[in-house]
Amino acid sequence: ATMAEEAKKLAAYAAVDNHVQNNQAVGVGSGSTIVYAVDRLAARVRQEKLNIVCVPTSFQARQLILQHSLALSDLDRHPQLDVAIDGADEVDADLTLIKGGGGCLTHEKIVASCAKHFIVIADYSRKDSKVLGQQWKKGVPIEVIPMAYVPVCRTIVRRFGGEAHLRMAVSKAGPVVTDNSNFLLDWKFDGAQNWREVNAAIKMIPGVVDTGLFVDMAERAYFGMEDGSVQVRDPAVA
Ligand SMILES: O=C[C@H](O)[C@H](O)[C@H](O)COP(=O)(O)O
Repeated sequence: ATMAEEAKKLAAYAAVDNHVQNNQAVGVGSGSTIVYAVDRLAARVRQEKLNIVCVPTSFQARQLILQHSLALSDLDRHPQLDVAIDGADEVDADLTLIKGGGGCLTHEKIVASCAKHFIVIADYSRKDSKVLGQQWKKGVPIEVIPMAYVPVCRTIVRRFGGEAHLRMAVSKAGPVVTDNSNFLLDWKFDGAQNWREVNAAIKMIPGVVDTGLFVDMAERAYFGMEDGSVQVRDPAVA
């Protein structure tokens, strides 16, 4: 495996080992890093005969849970989760996150909001930043109702600057369609922002479903490092 893949695995294993216990309901995030967390969950369930249920944050997460024969649940049956573990596209010094690079931000945010503890896993490369946008250059993903994408784009750029573009699919003609049958905008912002305010303001624009900004949600981040260690970040105490 490449260094970055090894680092994803280190972070994922540390999070599962430190935060998952018997008799828990666990939120399972999306992306390439979470794959290692589900591997570890499945191994621990087998070895330690853990009794846990998993609530997915995406179609991909649901597939991972089923492929590993873990107990699949949902927020109807488990509206309170003990812990949710998820990846991120970028993490700043306050543990504000950009998520949704893989298109799954809305379900991820709902699941994270239902968890007592929300734990982020990432590798050292391009994700561990002082401020958002330092390394992640694709902008903030925003899920929108399809018929509103043009007015939402214009409103965001008028009020907050930068550029916003409809995310286009790669192996299909036309736009990316989310798990909720919506579209995605990627807002490339200029410079520093007050993320709490910007997130709230964008959410209030009619047609916006949710944003990939996760403010005051993550309790801890694990970064797998190049040297094989795992770095832990907790939010600075205000
Ligand atoms: O939409 C995707 C999710 O927010 C992912 O958690 C995020 O993109 C990180 O994914 P990865 O672990 O593949 O970098």
